[in-house]
Formats: sequence, structure tokens, C-alpha cells
Amino acid sequence: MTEDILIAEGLTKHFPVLGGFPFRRRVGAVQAVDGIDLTVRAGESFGLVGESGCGKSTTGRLLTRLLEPTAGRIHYRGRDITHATRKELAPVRSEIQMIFQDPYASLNPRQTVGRIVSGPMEINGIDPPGGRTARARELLETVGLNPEHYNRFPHEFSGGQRQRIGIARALALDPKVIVADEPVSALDVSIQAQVVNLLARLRRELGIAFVFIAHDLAVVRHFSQRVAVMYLGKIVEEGPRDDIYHRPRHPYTHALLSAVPDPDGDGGPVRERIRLAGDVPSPVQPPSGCRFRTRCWKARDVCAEVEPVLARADGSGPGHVSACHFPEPPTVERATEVILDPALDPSSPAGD
Ligand SMILES: Nc1ncnc2c1ncn2[C@@H]1O[C@H](COP(=O)(O)OP(=O)(O)OP(=O)(O)O)[C@@H](O)[C@H]1O
Repeated sequence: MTEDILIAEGLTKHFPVLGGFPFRRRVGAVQAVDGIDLTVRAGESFGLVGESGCGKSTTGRLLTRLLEPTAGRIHYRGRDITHATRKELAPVRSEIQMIFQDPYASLNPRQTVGRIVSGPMEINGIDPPGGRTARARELLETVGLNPEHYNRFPHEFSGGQRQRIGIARALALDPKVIVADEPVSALDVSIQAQVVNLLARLRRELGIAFVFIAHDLAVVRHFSQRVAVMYLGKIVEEGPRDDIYHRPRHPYTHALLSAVPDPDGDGGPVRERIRLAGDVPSPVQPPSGCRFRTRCWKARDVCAEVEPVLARADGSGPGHVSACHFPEPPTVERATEVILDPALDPSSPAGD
């Protein structure tokens, strides 16, 4: 059975909001991530999607322990690492790596590519057989770069090549998990597929688990075996990739999917364009009950009163869960009519 390599339980990050004069004090909190559960299995590709500001990057940084959680627990290979000290974390840190959206910002412009890639080995005292230089050259080749460019500087490379350098650096410590935070968002569309294909190959050949963070369901579609959809600090739906794309159960997932021109390339199940009413509410004061209700065309009174929990509905596929009081029935393949604004729906008390 595949190992559950990285588990988050009730993971929460609230950033304090300071105000007042002359003495600044805590007046509230940005509820960036609010009690999410996630399980990443060894060697799998797990997609985390949602609009800008919904807490994806914060989740990635919590999973890699770059941020300290406000509450909740993180287990890596059966070990609770939530409050592990720097020293205790050192071996884990090397096994859980992160790659970032902006490859240029994350590479030291004054270091050669060879030094950038061999740096993590040096810091962690790793001496591979054949030496660090040989290993760094090998890694450059693995990610599709010319090892002869070992002595060049980041500015001499294109955006896609820089992202490859970042990936080679992440591979230097033989990670078991890589959290990739919007790794292709800053790249030209023509280059995006090449980098996604590279990550897919690395997953297959090296057995690395990937948490792939993206705001674009189309990108995640081609890479992820399982997908979780985030909205305002919560996971609203999670399941096997095909269930999410063919049988979305949460209205928010429907809306996100409808923004993908052709999610499957085969005329897909959700074709209507859903334009959500209003803006994403502030994570400082999220709506009561279901956080999505203020933009949801299906919202009823109960949605303001009771927070829906991620739950498996009868008949849904294994592990396909949705946090909605009124999820789509599992058999629905096609959203035929969509009321865009609750105020336009005469049958909805939320529109009164
Ligand atoms: N250090 C911080 N201090 C205060 N608020 C923060 C901090 N980091 C993130 N936030 C807030 O937390 C919320 C979630 O941010 P996060 O970057 O995790 O979202 P995201 O889904 O990754 O969005 P994006 O794709 O734009 O990066 C946002 O409202 C953001 O402004």
C-alpha cells in the first residue's frame, strides 16, 4: 500500500492584523488557512487550486515548515514535525523541498548555476560519490540543461531555463516531496507545458511526491492524480482528478471549471461560463457558515448558519469529498442551467 507521506490535520495559519495609535496592538487576524486536512501519498501528484488569496501559498509554506502554523499538526512519514526544532527539522527539510513561482527571484544572481545547484549539498554536508560538481552537472542534465553551462549566471538563461535551475536545486538533496508553488505561472504558455512535463517525468522516474499549487485548473489537470480546491482558507472539495473534472460537486469547483475553456479537450462536462457574483470576501472577517455562500447561487439560510464539512456523499467515488450543504448529485455530468447571481434566482431565499 502507498505510504501517506505528508499529512496535515486541522492546519491553520492566522496572520495578526495590527492597528491603533500610538501603541500598535492586535486588532484582528487574516485567516489565511483555517483548519485544513490534507494527505499526500508517496510518489503521487497532488494539485491544490483556488483563486488568488485563498491560502494556497501559505499552505505550501506551512507544509514545508517555512511558516509556523497557528494550530493543527503536520506529520511527515509518521513523525509529528509540527513543532520540531531547527535541528530536528534539518533532515526533514532536505526531504521536503519547495520550488517557487518566480524562478529569477529565487536564484542568487551573483552565483553561478553550478554553485546554486551544489549549494544545498554543501550546506547539508552531502558528499555524493564523484563529488558535488559532478552531481550538480548530472542534475543540470536531468532537468534538460546543458551541463557545460555550469559556470553561467542566472541572467544568461530564459525564464523556463531558470525554472529548470530551481528544479535542479530542489533535486540536489534527493527529496521525497516537492511543493511547487505556481511553478509555471510566470512562464510563457509555450514553455509551461515543457516544465509541467519535466515535473511529471521526475515524479515518474524518481518517485517524488508533488504538491502542485496553481490558480489554473487547466494546468493542474494534466499533472495531478488528486486535486483539492481551496476557497478562503478552506478546502471545499477534494478527490481523484477525473471526479473533480467530470463530476464536480461543489458550486465553487463548477465555477472554476467553467473558466477553463475546454478542461478535457473533449468538449468536457461543464461548459457554461459561470461568473461569480461579487468579490472574494476578506479573510479577516470571512462569512459565517459556508464561506462561499455570499457568491453562491445555491445558497440557503442554513448556509449562513452551519459550516458544511468535507463529507463523502453516497455514490461519490473513493475519496471524493465536498464541503457543501447542497452538492451536485454524483451522477450529474452537466450543469444545464446556472443562475449567476443569487438575487436573480426567484426560488432562492438567499436572493430575497
Ligand atoms: N505574511 C503575511 N501577513 C499577512 N497576511 C498574509 C501574509 N501572507 C499571506 N497573507 C494573506 O493571507 C491570504 C492568503 O494568501 P496566500 O498567498 O496564501 O494566497 P494564495 O492563494 O497563494 O494567493 P496568490 O496566488 O495570490 O499567492 C491573503 O489574504 C494574503 O494577503
